[in-house]
Amino acid sequence: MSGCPFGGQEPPAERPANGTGAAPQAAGAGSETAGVVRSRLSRRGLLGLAGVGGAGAAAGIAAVMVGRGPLAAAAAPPASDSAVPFFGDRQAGITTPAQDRLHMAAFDVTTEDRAALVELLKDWTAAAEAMAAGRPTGDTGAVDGPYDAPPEDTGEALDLSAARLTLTFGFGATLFEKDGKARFGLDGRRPEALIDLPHFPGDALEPARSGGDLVVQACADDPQVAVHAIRNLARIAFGKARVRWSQLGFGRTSSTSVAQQTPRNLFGFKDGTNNLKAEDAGLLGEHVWAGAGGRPEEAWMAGGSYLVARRIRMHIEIWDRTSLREQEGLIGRTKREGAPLSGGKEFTAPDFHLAGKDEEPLIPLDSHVRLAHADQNGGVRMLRRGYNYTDGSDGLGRLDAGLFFIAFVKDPRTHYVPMQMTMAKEDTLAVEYLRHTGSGLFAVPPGTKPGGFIGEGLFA
Ligand SMILES: C=CC1=C(C)c2cc3[nH]c(cc4nc(cc5[nH]c(cc1n2)c(C)c5CCC(=O)O)C(CCC(=O)O)=C4C)c(C)c3C=C
Ligand SMILES: [Fe+2]
Repeated sequence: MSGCPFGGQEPPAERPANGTGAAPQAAGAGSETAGVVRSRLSRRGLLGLAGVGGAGAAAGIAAVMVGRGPLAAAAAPPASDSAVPFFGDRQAGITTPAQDRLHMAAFDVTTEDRAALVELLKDWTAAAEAMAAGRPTGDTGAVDGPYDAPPEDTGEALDLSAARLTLTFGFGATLFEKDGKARFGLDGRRPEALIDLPHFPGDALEPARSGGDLVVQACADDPQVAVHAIRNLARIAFGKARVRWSQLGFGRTSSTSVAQQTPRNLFGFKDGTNNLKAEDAGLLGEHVWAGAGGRPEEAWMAGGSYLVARRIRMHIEIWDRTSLREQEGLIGRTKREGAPLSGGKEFTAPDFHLAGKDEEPLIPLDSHVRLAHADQNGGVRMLRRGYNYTDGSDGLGRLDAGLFFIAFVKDPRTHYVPMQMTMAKEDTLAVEYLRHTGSGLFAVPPGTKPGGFIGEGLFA
């Protein structure tokens, strides 16, 4: 390719083709797992090239020529750079192989104007698409705007790769109605599955860590990329929505693809072994993807999912004084390998009937995996996508640490509430070592197509 700025290689799929910032859809973009695009360009490289041959050529080239800031010298892009397409039939960040880092934020919408809410969702769509592709937000980004105005992008992701950033958006029940009053003309559009979660025994929920009209789950392999994304979405929302709560997660506690190694939670056990995986298309249809509901008013959710978020503090100091025998009995799996206590290896199916010499089942009746297993829950499964967190310490010498539990389910009434209720009552792990301090349930609409906006079907 003569004069090709990519040195004869194919340009990356997310490269702006026309200077408008509109990214062509990558091959397989409708499929989140297949859609991971290996990019050869960092944000820095993309910015340096954005002006070349496009409508913004003059400004872009001028910026390079005068050497305004470090963008002037587009460096050779890191080979590990990767981007997950934002557009697709389903939202990214559900079956996408779980990234290492999380920043999730719930927002309260502060305007009551429907048009302003739609405008926010459109602005978020544009920004999310750009950031997922490794570009800064806005037309002028962090350093190419007017010198005497605040930059459109905050800038801390300049020079960083896209880091497989995914942004997954959801709507809380309070977006539809609050204090008995319908909002935004959305009367009747609240899906029946978007329930108010019941109080579970032992819940110690803090209002400031619970609920929210909107939620954004930002996952990336680089924490700064995830934080940059939430920060810029919050900034764009100024005057229309404000952050109600947010949560950082520093390590994934699940695998969502068979290609991933099972990570460990803060109890030191492998977590995610028997999770639903992206490769289980049939099971995802059965347990994760929402249908059109019973009424035409909720058909906008077809192909979406429901996100359950629970901030679960783990009493790790007590756990750390518990014997290995006791720990394994509470989980129902071995700590070293993650194998079921009935024998075998990590992925061997547990045998809940097999008894030991004392005639007691090898996997205790009150163990976590027994109570969470589909066999004990009417065949129900979920796609877990949680993260380890630490939020400092509590002044009593204990770390405020735990698991930020995230699950995507087809219907929380059947796929979450009964299991959580059983655990809250019978799971010794939950009763003695866990404390739920935050909670949220959100309707996650299907994916967005180029030219559309997040949750468009709800406002149609
Ligand atoms: C209501 C759903 C669940 C909550 C809340 C939950 C919290 C929680 N779990 C662990 C540790 C492990 N969980 C494991 C398996 C597992 N957990 C759930 C559901 C909830 N967990 C399910 C559906 C399953 C799969 C059960 C099965 O089919 O076998 C495991 C074992 C490894 C694995 O399969 O992932 C561990 C370990 C903690 C620490 C925790 C709250 C802090
Ligand atoms: Fe669990």
